[in-house]
Amino acid sequence: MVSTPYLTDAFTHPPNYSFPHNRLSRVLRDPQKTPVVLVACGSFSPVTYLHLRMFEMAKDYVRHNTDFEIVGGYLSPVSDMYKKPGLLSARHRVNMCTLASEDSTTFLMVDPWEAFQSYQRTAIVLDHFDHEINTVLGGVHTEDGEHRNVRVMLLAGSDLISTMSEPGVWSYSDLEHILGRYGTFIVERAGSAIDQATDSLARWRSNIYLISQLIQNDVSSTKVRLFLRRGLSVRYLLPNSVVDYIEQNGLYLDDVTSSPINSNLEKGKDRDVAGGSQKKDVQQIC
Ligand SMILES: Nc1ncnc2c1ncn2[C@@H]1O[C@H](COP(=O)(O)OP(=O)(O)OP(=O)(O)O)[C@@H](O)[C@H]1O
Ligand SMILES: O=C(O)c1ccc[n+]([C@@H]2O[C@H](COP(=O)([O-])O)[C@@H](O)[C@H]2O)c1
Repeated sequence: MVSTPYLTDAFTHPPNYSFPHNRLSRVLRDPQKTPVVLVACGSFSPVTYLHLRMFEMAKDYVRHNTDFEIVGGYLSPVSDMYKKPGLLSARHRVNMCTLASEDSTTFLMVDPWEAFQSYQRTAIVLDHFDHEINTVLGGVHTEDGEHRNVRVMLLAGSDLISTMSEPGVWSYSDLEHILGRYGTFIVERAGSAIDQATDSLARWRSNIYLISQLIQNDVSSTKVRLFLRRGLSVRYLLPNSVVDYIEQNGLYLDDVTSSPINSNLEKGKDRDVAGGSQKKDVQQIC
């Protein structure tokens, strides 16, 4: 693995923060395997079943194709400072992710570290997980008591990964850090070709794992927000507990728009939506 100039133990924590690890398995079942924690970064405005499915797809992929053993998974909602259109307050996004994770697989947790502070780049977010899991908690151990460091890896859709080839969105040193040091599982997303998404990332090929979607499902938070604004049902697109929370709090009834923190960050995303199948679908809904 490439050494890192980033890793620091001087992370800024939001007030009253403690790292959630209640569902982190501290014992490696198979000592031959490498323990891995999956981290999904994003807006989650709101979290959908597709976000949860990503972890299930990764779990199947890991079991059948790799020498990893998943010991935990995290949703890491981005800070309000990301200022992406449609981004609801961190409080609501974290609450919805928490409800969704409680409803789901036993290894999924929500880390509010990113959400309740200034915008943190993904490279720094992965360093934070590495620090909390390997330095503070001391990693995991085998049934024989042997210590093992946990490998932190980014779990993302191919649309997010394709922004890594867009000039000016990610810095080269951050890509080197994220893909060289940590690595990623990429879930195929309708409208964003998985091969194209990784073409220019070939130098990190050995750390990139591509997961095909065998059942196509292109639910997106954007479409869910549009449905809600139009008074259409979103039940069975997201967990019932999240639908109830949205209804009880009257969320997404207004068109929330805000100017982006960094036009390049948004450019990658906008281009992707405008260029992919999502735009057509969204126009049909309108
Ligand atoms: N349908 C999907 N298929 C594959 N990956 C997905 C899908 N929906 C979301 N993801 C992935 O989940 C992560 C977090 O996504 P994010 O919160 O931006 O959701 P989104 O549906 O893309 O949101 P929005 O519609 O607001 O842009 C990203 O890595 C994204 O690629
Ligand atoms: O670290 C970066 O340079 C960087 C550049 C572009 C996007 N990201 C992260 O990618 C995620 C994008 O989420 P979204 O909802 O815009 O798909 C979010 O967590 C951002 O912090 C991170």
